[in-house]
Amino acid sequence: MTSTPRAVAPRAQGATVWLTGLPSAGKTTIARLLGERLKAQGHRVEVLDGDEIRRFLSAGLGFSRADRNTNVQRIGLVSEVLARNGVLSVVPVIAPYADSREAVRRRHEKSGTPYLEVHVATPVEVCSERDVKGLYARQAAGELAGLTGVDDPYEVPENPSLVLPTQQQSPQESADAVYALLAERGLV
Ligand SMILES: Nc1ncnc2c1ncn2[C@@H]1O[C@H](COP(=O)(O)OS(=O)(=O)O)[C@@H](OP(=O)(O)O)[C@H]1O
Ligand SMILES: Nc1ncnc2c1ncn2[C@@H]1O[C@H](COP(=O)(O)OP(=O)(O)O)[C@@H](O)[C@H]1O
Repeated sequence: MTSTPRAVAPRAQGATVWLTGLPSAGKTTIARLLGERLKAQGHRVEVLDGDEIRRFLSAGLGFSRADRNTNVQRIGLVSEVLARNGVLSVVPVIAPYADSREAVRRRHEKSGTPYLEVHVATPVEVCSERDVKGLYARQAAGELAGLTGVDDPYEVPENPSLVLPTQQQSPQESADAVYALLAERGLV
């Protein structure tokens, strides 16, 4: 006797939302606000916090070009797997190199998984004023070298899905703009 396959609920559509930008640009703040809103609506959401990933998945990696690339590819893999399985995965990670970001985009394209690149485009002068973690001050004092946007490269995204000038917005306005993009793409 053959059994009838059990009906299962259709899986929600996932996506990766990658928030790229300089330290203190606002990536983490926007990711958290967006994540809270999406969760409150019942979506399956993960915020892949860069600092936490560097403590575990990317433990031991530094900030050389090669290490940043390894870090970004690992996060890209995890995010694509989550997104392919119906999770809205929000990724507040600097990802300073265009070729690294492109590799992540291609990984998503290969599996037909939506991928949105959001440039949190806060000018370096504003970021160094905010200096949430004191990195800009440490760089200026000669205690840290290779800070993204100061003495290490940040390759500005050429064709992002969205640009956020956070120096002209409240955190909530920035998060709402990302939400609006998801809505426009039919992902929420
Ligand atoms: N040299 C240097 N350059 C940039 N950032 C530095 C550096 N040293 C430490 N940090 C802190 O590490 C966080 C960046 O980690 P990411 O994983 O987002 O960076 S990367 O994509 O691998 O380049 C970054 O977090 P955010 O400030 O939230 O961006 C910094 O707090
Ligand atoms: N429109 C905005 N979007 C995000 N953060 C903002 C905005 N305006 C001001 N901020 C402030 O800038 C800081 C950004 O810090 P954070 O989110 O940790 O940056 P990053 O994760 O990019 O290093 C926070 O103190 C936040 O309140």
